[in-house]
Amino acid sequence: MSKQPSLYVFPTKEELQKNLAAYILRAQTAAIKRHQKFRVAVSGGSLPAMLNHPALIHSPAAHWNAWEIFFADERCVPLDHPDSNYYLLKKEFLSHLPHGAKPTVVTIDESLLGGPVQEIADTYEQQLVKYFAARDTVKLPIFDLMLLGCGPDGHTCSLFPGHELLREDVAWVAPIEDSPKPPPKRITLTLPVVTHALKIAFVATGEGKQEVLRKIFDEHPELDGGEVLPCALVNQAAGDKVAWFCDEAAVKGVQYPKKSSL
Ligand SMILES: O=C(O)[C@H](O)[C@@H](O)[C@H](O)[C@H](O)COP(=O)(O)O
Repeated sequence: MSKQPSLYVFPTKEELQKNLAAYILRAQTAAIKRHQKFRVAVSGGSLPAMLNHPALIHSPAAHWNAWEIFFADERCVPLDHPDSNYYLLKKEFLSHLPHGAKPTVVTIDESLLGGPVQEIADTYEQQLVKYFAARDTVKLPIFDLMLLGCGPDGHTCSLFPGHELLREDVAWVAPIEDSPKPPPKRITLTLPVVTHALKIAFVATGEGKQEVLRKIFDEHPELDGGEVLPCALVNQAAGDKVAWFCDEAAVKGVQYPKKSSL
């Protein structure tokens, strides 16, 4: 059992946010101790708003200047466009940080928008190489933490069920031009990069996630030839490095053992 992901369930959004903050700060402190940096990848969707809580933003334990923030996926739109994950993170989280907090934030290169999405992905990958290590010295970058969402279809980052990108095992960052969730043009970290992280946290709330969480935790489509969901692939590959932060509505009907505290 110890190799299984943890499924945390909290009665209120407030409790979820406080526990998520504690989990992030724990990962941060361990990372800074290890290499004086905290390298974290963040998704879009409802996740950035979940980070906006005083338990994180005003924590004396937060060392913002050691944070290096990357995007788990990003939409190919200008950085001030409402569809941009950077714009969302800035609006919901970065703009609320205390005065003087200066995390490093690694965005896509806006000057490449309008050109091939492959080039935007390759250039973002070069940024990772700059921060993590040269590609010929490491097979994969090791993020300290991934902060991810889960779509109602089981997608995470811009890795969608049944999509050929799920088989990508060379690139660190890949382009996608036919995302079923708009906008269609995006870049995404690939599955091996996601599962290689030291810690992976999913945040999934609301009854719209009930059905997909039942599939991820209680069904095993890989065993009966059914469609394997990207979030389930992360659970499977990363095991106890994975923690899910959910509310009661999202896990209604899920049989998998739940935990109520970190
Ligand atoms: O840019 C994106 O579209 C996201 O990174 C995507 O992977 C998101 O995290 C999920 O769709 C969950 O979104 P919600 O949390 O809003 O349901």
